[in-house]
Amino acid sequence: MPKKLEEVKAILGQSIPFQSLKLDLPELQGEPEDISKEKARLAAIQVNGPVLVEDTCLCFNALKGLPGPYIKWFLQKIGHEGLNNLLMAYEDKSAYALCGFAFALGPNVEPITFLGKTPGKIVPPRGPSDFGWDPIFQPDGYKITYAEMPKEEKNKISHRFKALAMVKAHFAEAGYTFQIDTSI
Ligand SMILES: O=c1nc[nH]c2c1ncn2[C@H]1C[C@H](O)[C@@H](COP(=O)(O)OP(=O)(O)OP(=O)(O)O)O1
Ligand SMILES: [Mg+2]
Repeated sequence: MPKKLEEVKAILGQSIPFQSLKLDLPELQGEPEDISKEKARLAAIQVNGPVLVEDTCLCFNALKGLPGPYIKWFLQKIGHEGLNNLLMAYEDKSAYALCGFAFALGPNVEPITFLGKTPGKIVPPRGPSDFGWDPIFQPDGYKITYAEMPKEEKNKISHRFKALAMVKAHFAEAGYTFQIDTSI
């Protein structure tokens, strides 16, 4: 997902050097935090080293958190209109965007998770549709959707921003030092 990586880069800046890898991992089911953890565990086995993985959920309160981690498939199959229709029977259109990062130091180390949550509501699509469900998510306190916001604005309040703030704080606190391998 290049759009996701773009945001991660914009938010992290130079604070944590990382390399993005394309791994083939199973689409797991369950609670968002458990999915992130398991994803990190499997990724760490594949790369045999430290990994930071990310998973994004869009959770509808009327549907007890669904589509949640399955949003990718829902979006693909039924689109923005279908997602709005899912809530037709409910007065409650509230939702939250949830971003889970999980960091595993290596294959046999328990991953730690960082969850960022931004509350909002589901609305008929407005704004550019170049990134997922951005056009139908209107964060609380705003009259515009994620898609209608300038990128810098979204990156100041987003689920991803909040999760990455925790990731950064963790790395700063743990006093990790990085060596940037310029040979790659
Ligand atoms: O800030 C966002 N604003 C709008 N849409 C977003 C955002 N972040 C992810 N998305 C979309 C991409 C995908 O349709 C779904 C869940 O993402 P997600 O399960 O992490 O899918 P993915 O294909 O990026 O990665 P992966 O295959 O590693 O699970 O929500
Ligand atoms: Mg996923």
